[in-house]
Amino acid sequence: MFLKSMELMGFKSFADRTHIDFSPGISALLGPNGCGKSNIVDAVKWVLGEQSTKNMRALKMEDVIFNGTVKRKALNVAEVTLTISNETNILEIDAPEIEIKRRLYRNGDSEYFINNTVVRLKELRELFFDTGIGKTAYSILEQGKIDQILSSRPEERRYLFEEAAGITKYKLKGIEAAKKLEKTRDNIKQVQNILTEVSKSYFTLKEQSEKTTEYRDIKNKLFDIDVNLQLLKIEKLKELHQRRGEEHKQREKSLKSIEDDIKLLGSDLSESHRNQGQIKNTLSESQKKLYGLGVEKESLKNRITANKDREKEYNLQFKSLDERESKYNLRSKELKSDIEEKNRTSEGLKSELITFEKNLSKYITENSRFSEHVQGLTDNIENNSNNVATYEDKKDGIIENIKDLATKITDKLEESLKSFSIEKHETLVEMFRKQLKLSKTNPSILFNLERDFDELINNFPINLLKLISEDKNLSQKKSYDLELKDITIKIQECKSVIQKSKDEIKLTNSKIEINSELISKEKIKIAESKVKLSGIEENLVLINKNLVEEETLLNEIKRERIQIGEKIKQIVMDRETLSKKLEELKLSEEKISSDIKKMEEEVNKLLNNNRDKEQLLNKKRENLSKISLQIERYNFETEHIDNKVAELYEEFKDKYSIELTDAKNSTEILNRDEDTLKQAIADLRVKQKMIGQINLMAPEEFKEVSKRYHFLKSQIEDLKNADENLSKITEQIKSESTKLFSETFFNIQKSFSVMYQRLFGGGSAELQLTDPHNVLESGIEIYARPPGKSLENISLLSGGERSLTAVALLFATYEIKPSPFCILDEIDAALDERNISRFVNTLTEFSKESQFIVITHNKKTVTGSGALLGVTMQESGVSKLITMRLEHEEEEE
Ligand SMILES: Nc1ncnc2c1ncn2[C@@H]1O[C@H](COP(=O)(O)OP(=O)(O)OP(=O)(O)O)[C@@H](O)[C@H]1O
Repeated sequence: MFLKSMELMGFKSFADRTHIDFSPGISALLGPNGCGKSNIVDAVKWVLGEQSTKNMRALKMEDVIFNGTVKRKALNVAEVTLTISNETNILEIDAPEIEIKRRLYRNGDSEYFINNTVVRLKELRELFFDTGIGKTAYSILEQGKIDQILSSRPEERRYLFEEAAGITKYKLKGIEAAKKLEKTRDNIKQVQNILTEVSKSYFTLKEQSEKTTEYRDIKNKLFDIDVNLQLLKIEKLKELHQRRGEEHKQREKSLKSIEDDIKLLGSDLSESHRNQGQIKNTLSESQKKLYGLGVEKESLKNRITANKDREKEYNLQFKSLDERESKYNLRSKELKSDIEEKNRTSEGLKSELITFEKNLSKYITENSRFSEHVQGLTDNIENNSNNVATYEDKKDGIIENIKDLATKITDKLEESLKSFSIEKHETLVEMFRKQLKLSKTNPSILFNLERDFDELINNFPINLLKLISEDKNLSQKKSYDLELKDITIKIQECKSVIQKSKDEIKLTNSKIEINSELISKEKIKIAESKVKLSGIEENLVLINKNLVEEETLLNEIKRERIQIGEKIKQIVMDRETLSKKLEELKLSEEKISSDIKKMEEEVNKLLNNNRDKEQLLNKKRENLSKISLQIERYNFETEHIDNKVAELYEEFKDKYSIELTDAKNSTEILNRDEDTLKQAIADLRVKQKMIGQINLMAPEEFKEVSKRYHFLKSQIEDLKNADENLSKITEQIKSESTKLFSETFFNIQKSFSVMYQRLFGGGSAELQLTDPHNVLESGIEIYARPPGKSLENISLLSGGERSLTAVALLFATYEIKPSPFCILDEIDAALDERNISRFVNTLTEFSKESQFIVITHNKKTVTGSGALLGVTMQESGVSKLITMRLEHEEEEE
C-alpha cells in the first residue's frame, strides 16, 4: 500500500477538514455528478506539485481555494496533505512514512512541505522522479488523458516510456549537463575574446616593457655616472676653494703690514697737521687782531670826527632853546588872562540856571495837583455811571413787572367789559379796548389809560367798579409806578453829576496844557544855559591843559639847555681820550705785523714736509685698496664656489629627487676622469635616443596584464577541461538512457501486444519507434487492429476502442514498471459490459502490485473494488466523504 491517507481543507468543494483513509488494492470513489470526486483527483495532482491551472480545471491557481456557497463564506487558504507509506523505500528518503503538504493563500503565497519541513517545488518533484508518480507520469489517468495519449504527436508520448524506463532523472541531468556545456562553451568564447584583447596588450606591453627596462638600465647607469661626475665637480670646486684660501692668507698678512704703515704715517701726518693747524690758528688770530686794530683805528678816527660834528650841533641846539624859552614865557601869560575872563562868564550863567530851575519846579507841582483833581472827577463819573447802569437794570425789571400787571389788568378789564353792553358807553368802551390792546405792547400807554379809565369808572355801574377796585394787581401796579418814577429821577440826578464832572475835567486839562508849555520853555532855557556853561568849562579845561603843557615844555627846554651844556663839555673830554687811544693802537699794530710774518714762514715749511708724507701715504693706500679688492674678489669667488657646490647638490636633488650624499652611499665609485665620465654619458645618451619613445609605466602595466593574461589562459584551460568532462557525462547519459529506454520500450512493446489481445479478446496492436536510430529523440507510433478489423489509424477507432487501447498501453507499462498507485478517473465510462469485465479482471490482477483508486459510475467496476469511498454534498456546495468496506464474497453473493 502506497497512499495511506489524504487530508483536504479549504480545497475546492472540500470546505471542511476532510480525512480520507486509502485502502490497498482497488478503491472505488463513488458519488453523484458534481459532488466533488474529481476534486479529490485534483487534490492528489496539486499536492504532488501540479502547476498548470488548466490541469487543475481553474483559470487561476487561487480558484482551488473554497470560494463559498450561499450559506458559507469563502476561505482564504487551501491545504492538502498526502501521507505516503515508504516501507519499501521507493522514495529516496530514509523514513517509513512521508507526509507531503501544499498550502496556498488567496494572496498567492504558496508553501510546500515534506515531513513538515518547508521545501522548494523542485525538491518535491525530484522526490518522485522515475517512480511513475508525478506531474508527467502515468499514475493518474483521467478520461481526457486517454484521448491525449492516442491523439497527441508520437514524440509527445515519449514521457510514458521515459518514466517507465526511469530516465526522467537522466534526461534532466542530461539537459542540465547540456546547458552547462553550452554555458561553458559560451564562457570559453567570451574568455577567448577577452584573451584575444588582453593578448594584444600583453605582447605590446611586453615589447614596451623590455624597451623601458633597457631605458631604465641606461638611466640607472647615467645616474651612477652623473653621481660620479657631480661628486668630481664638487671635489674640484672644493680644491679650488682651498687653494684660494691659502692665497688669501698671504694677502691678509701683506694687508696687515700696509695697514700698520698707513696707521703710523697717518698719525705722524695728523700730528704735523695738528701743529700746522695750531700755527695757522695763531696766525689767523693775529691777522684777525691786526684787522680788528685797523677797524678800531678807523672807528676812533670816525668817532673823533663825529665828536667834533656833535659839538657843533649841540652849540646850535643851545641857541635855539634860548629862543624857545622866551617865546613860551610870553604864551603862558596870555593863557592865564583868558582863564580869568572865562571864569567870570561861567558864574553869570550859573545864577541864571538856578532861576530857570525854580520856575520849572513850580509848574510841575501845579500840574500834578491838576492831574489828581482830574482823577477824582473821573472816579466820580465812573461811580455815577455804575449807578445809572444799576438804576437802568432796576427800571427795566419794574417795567417788565408793570407789563405783566398791565396785561393781567387789561385781560381782566376786557373780560369784565364783555359782560357790559351799555350803549351809551359803547364808543368809550371800544376806545378803551383799543387802548388796552396797545398797552400790552407799550405799558406807558397804561398811564393814559388811567385817565380814560377814571372817566369810565365814573360812568360804570357800582358792582363793576367794586370788582376793579378790589383787584390786587391794580394796587401793585400803582406801587410799581411810584418806584419807577423815583428811579427815573435818580438816573437824571446821576447823569447831571456826570456832566458837571466832565466840564470840570475839560477846564483843568486846559490849565495843565498851559503849564506844560511853560515847563517846556523853561527846560529849553535850562538846556541852553547848561550847554553854554559846559562849553565855557570845557574851554577852561582846554586852556588850563595848554597852560600846563606850555609850562612843562618850558621846564623841559630849560632842563635840555642845561643838559646840552654838559654834553658839550663831555664831548671835548671824550675827544681827548680818543686821540690818546689812537696812538696806542698804532704801536700794537706794528708788533702784530712782525709776528704774522714769522708764523707764515713756519707754516710754509710744514706744508712742504706734509706733502711728501701724504704722497707716501697715498701710495700705501693704493696698495691697500688693491689687496682689499683682491680679498673682495676672493670672498666673491669662494662664495661663488660654495654656491656652485650647493647648486650642484640642489640640481641633483631636483633632477633625481634624492640627496647626492645619499646617492653617493649606494653608488659605485667609477673612473676619476671627468672627460671619460662625460664621454660615457654622451654614449649612453645616444643609446637612450635610439630606444626612442617609451612607455614609462610599461613594466608595471605589463606585470598587471601578464597576470590577467596567464589567469585567462588557465581559465580557458579549466573551461576546456570542464567542456570535456561535460561532453563525456552527456555521452554517458545518452548511452545509458538509450540503453534503458530501448530495453523498456522493447518490453512494453511486447507487453502491449499481449495486453491488447487480452483486453480486446483478439485483434492485434503494436508500438513502433518513428526513428529507431535516434532512440532518445524518436517518437512512438501506436498501431491497433481490433478483432476482425483491418489495421486502422487509431484516430478512426471508436470511443470504447480508444479507451481500451489506452488502458492496454497503461497496463502494458504497469507490467514493466508498475507505479505504486494509480488513479483512474472514469476511464471505464465508454466500455461495454464485456470489455468492463476484462478491464476489471486485469485491474484486479494489477492491484496486487499497485494501489488503484477508481472513480466510476459503473456497477461492475464498483463490485470489483475492495473498498468504497463515497462522496456526497449533503450541504449544497460542500463535499463530504463516507467510507465503507466491501467483501468480495458478499458482493458476489
Ligand atoms: N473552489 C471551489 N469552491 C467550491 N466549490 C468548487 C470549487 N471548485 C469546484 N467546485 C465545485 O466542485 C464541483 C465539481 O466537482 P467534481 O468535478 O469533483 O464533481 P464529480 O463528482 O467529479 O462530478 P462528475 O461525476 O459529474 O464528474 C462543482 O460543483 C464545483 O462547483
